[in-house]
Amino acid sequence: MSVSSGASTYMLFRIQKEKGRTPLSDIAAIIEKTGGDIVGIDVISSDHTGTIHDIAVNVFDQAHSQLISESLQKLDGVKIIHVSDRTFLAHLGGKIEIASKISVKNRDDLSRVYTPGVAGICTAIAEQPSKAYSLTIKRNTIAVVTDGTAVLGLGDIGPLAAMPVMEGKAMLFKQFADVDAFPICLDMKDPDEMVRTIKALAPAFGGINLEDISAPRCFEIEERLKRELDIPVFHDDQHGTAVALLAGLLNALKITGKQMSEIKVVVNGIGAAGIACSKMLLSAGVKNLIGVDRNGALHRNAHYDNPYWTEFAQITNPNVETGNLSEVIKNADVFIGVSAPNILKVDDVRSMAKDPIVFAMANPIPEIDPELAKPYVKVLATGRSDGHNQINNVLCFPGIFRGALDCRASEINEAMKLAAAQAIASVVTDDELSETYIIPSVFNQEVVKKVRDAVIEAAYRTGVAQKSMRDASYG
Ligand SMILES: NC(=O)C1=CN([C@@H]2O[C@H](COP(=O)(O)OP(=O)(O)OC[C@H]3O[C@@H](n4cnc5c(N)ncnc54)[C@H](O)[C@@H]3O)[C@@H](O)[C@H]2O)C=CC1
Ligand SMILES: CC(=O)C(=O)O
Ligand SMILES: [Mg+2]
Repeated sequence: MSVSSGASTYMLFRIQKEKGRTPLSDIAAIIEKTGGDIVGIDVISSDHTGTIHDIAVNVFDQAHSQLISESLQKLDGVKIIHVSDRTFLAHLGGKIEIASKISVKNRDDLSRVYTPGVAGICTAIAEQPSKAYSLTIKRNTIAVVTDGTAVLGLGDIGPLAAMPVMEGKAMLFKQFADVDAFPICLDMKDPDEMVRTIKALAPAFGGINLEDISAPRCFEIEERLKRELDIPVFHDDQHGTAVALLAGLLNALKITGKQMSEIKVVVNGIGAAGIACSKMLLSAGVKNLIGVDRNGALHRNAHYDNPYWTEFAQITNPNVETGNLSEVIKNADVFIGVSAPNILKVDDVRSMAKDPIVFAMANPIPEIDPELAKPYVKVLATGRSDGHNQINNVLCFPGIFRGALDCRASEINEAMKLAAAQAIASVVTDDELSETYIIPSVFNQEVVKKVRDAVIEAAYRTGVAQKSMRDASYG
């Protein structure tokens, strides 16, 4: 399973063809001869020396694409400039844009949306800051903020390389929940500087979605921002993941007939997602939960420099089990992976209790190849979009922020997260529930609706909603 696998068999070959050498018909014939299906040929540019063409070809897989490239390279006067797949093409020029709600056609329009008209609006907000919610984009706009230090499972690849993920999150906010979100990739790592910077950016936004910030820095950054800002701050990799995970587990346990309080759960990867998922499971009633990281199981008799691990070890692993993943996974009912690719072995799965549940959620490559795990598990889920049972925070963040914005919640609290998890789980009815359908698709329109309503209800119940119920179109 490769990082780019599973997206498409459509490839675009950009080639430079020198004038008077191999004719285009021969180039097409070579592609067809390898089994490539040409679906389009475009001329990109042409001059007295030759022509640049884009040739769109349906291929079987990467190896087939490579074969076509090698065949083309052998042709006289033909040079391959680059080969792109559909995933790369979808990213050309980025994935989102800003659009105006009003068109400015004449001076009259201009003087209303810009100076001098806009000055009166600015003054109104200066006199009464809450008017920013009705007169600017603040009420519907979220900052998706990263420093690029824990991007998916790719690690610290930096803020620039993190952009495609943040644009993707922004896109999903808009598509699924009509929330306007903007990617902000900060070139800094110091938590103090990050807190200061995010606070300085906050006036333009109705909420802050922290993304892919490495642990343990992410905990301090989120805690401080929550304390110091009056808008919701939500670290997606912690809480969005935990919400989606709990939703999946609530339904998976219905299939295996086991109770939260009785199961043994092993969480592999005690970083941002792992700590939040564990805490959510503990508050949902799990008693025997063991966290495992690179050096094996975390337990209360060990010393950790990381204070979050010290706290974690105190509240988990009641039987003080020690050893590596293969040792502590024996007789576990549930494996939760939020760590690294391919670290769970088939023998580990086989050593689990009857009807094991395996949620291998590392992205883009899960802890175990689903094909290897399938014969030995009762319920299997991954974080990926190309298989069944996708447990991914995209099930949570659009709806939870939709709800928080609609009732103008000052924070996203535990009750709102629990309500979101139950709402996601409830989308799958008992009649529909099966091993391969424990969690609704992100495309199921019920998800955002149910999460929004449940989150708003919990926000009013816990006193963090700042809008009247009527204005929030709720209740
Ligand atoms: N499906 C989903 O919705 C989500 C999946 N994830 C995935 O979970 C993984 C972790 O993400 P974060 O918690 O944000 O990163 P993080 O960097 O905060 O934590 C990762 C943890 O995994 C540990 N780890 C790495 N290799 C390990 C190994 N071989 N064995 C045991 N532990 C190991 C690290 O030491 C670290 O403590 C990533 O692959 C990410 O893509 C994260 C958030 C959401
Ligand atoms: C899904 C997500 O947020 C992650 O893998 O980091
Ligand atoms: Mg993430």
